[in-house]
Amino acid sequence: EAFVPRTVSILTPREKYYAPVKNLYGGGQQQHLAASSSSGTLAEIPTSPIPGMKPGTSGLRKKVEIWQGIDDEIKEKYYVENFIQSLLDTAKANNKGEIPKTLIVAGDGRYFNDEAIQIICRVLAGNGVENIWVPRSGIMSTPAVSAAIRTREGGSADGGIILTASHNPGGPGEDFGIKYNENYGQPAGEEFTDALYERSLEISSFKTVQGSPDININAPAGTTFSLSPTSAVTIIDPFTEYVKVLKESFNFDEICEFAKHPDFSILFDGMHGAGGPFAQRILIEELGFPKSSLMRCDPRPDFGGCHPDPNLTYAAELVKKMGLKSDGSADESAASTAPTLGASNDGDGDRNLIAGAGCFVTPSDSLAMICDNWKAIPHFEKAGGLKGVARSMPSSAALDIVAESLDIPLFITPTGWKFFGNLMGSKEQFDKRDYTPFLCGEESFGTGTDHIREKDGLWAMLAWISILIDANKDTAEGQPLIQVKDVVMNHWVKYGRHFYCRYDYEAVETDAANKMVDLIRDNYINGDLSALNEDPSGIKLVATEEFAYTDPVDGSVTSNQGLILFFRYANGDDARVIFRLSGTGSAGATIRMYLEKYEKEKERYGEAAPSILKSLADRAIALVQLQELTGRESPSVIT
Ligand SMILES: O=P(O)(O)OC[C@H]1O[C@H](O)[C@H](O)[C@@H](O)[C@@H]1O
Ligand SMILES: [Mg+2]
Repeated sequence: EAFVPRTVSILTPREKYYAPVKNLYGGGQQQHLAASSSSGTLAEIPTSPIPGMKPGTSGLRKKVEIWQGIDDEIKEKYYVENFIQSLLDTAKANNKGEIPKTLIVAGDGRYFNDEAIQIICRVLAGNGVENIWVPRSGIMSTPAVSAAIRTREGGSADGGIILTASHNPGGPGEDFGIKYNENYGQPAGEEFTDALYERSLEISSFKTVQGSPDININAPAGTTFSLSPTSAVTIIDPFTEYVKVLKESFNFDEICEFAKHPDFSILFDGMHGAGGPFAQRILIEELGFPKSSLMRCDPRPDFGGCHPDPNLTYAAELVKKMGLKSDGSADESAASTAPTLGASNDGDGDRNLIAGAGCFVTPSDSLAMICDNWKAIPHFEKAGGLKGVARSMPSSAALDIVAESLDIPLFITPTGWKFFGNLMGSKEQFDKRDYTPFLCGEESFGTGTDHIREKDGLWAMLAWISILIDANKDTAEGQPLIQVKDVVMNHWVKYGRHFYCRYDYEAVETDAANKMVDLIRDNYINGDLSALNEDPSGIKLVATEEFAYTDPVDGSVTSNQGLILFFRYANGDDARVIFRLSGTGSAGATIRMYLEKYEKEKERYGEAAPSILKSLADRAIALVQLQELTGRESPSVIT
């Protein structure tokens, strides 16, 4: 069995509130296939509200010491308990006063994962959640949780509590996070997270069980632990449902065959996150790729010290192995020996970076190319084609051109996967919004479909394998394979190229970032552009917009979703720059600047995006006084 049990992390001082906490299951070896009878006693423990528990784009992320209750400033001993109690109260209020009956609790394996699982299970049991499903080892990728919520035992889970700070680093001094997915496998919407936040400012007690032993998360799937007379934890196999949905989405037999092609090879970088074991299971065990196709696929609490975010900067190792330089351009000599296809995941396995030998595919291009090649993907093909596509607003318009030529509806949403979920349908409202099969993605390295309600890193890799299989269906034996770079170039020739890149300024002082946003609003969004001086660059600011979104399904309005500056070059070329503050950081502010320029001249397609966009970046940086206000001379990341 490929399963490797992990050691349970050391308990923090909190353990004294749960005395006696003792692992009765001794070292994770014993099997308890029947419910244990050693349940604890229900308790209600007084607490007080803790400020600042407002979830961001994707859950609540804080320094792990805050969650542990050992931070120098915020020493709240019940941080996890308060958050989970607020979450449960909100879920209960949304569910006609009924506490959820079945919940999954799983994490990406980062530092504090295992201890948080123990605490959360007790609070769930204390609140009367009957069935708590915990994956063996405690680790599950976000897409796998989504699949399990939707389909395990006929989709009977009411939701999932996912312990992740996604692509943020883990370990002492780094981030921990918790997010909630609702019963159709989708991240809870703003209405839910706002209500949770309100609740967190009111609560005066939480419910838990005391005196029950820790559950053994390394026990075999099927093992049950009773935490209270009415609540039990069942250890589940993390892979079952996810493998099933991917098998339904792709042609595994065909991929198995292609995997044997002597000129075809892949490389998957798990960045020591939760995606690794899933890559092992699917790429190696199910599809037969050699073990050498994996790197960094063993989950580690600190992600091996890396920043588990798949982009050109943080996935440097993979980028190099794929024959690429850090600006995404080809390093020709390295490219000649690179694998055919490379991909990298983030900490919780929902993001993806796609590269061919010597060819970085920007996420926005990848999305457009998957869309254009929908026939290669059985999930779309079986249903007779796509019924809807969507991208987040800061993603490039590469998708728009394809959607137009295929004549399918396109939606442009704010940043955040939850906005896509709404368009794909929930269990209750499915008939109101059938845009499925649906394809969507974001510039932030997210791609996915309605097979689940999260973005899916491995799905993107399988999609690209399928595209390559299709592209090579007429390649004769002994002929060189059509490569990723050929698919990409053909696409640009057909549709034009959207040069695209993003600058990130991480951990900027919040005040400075807000000042910059105010300046953009005052001077450009609401200002008089005709009063602007001519710039020697010849790149003229011609229009602006602050993005707001009205959900076409439920009518909800989301405002302040990015400041868009439209530019025109002297030769008439159009370009766009967007400024937006990240919603996923945990300290200070991260300024994101998204640059995009459409190019129809084939001669330029070979150039690297950052160099094509450099003068546009300089112009925008000067206009918004980024350097003056933040003191930053260069970005932390260019991708
Ligand atoms: O707010 P940002 O840091 O730009 O986050 C951007 C991304 O964060 C998470 O990954 C969400 O799941 C994505 O849907 C979102 O696009
Ligand atoms: Mg993620």
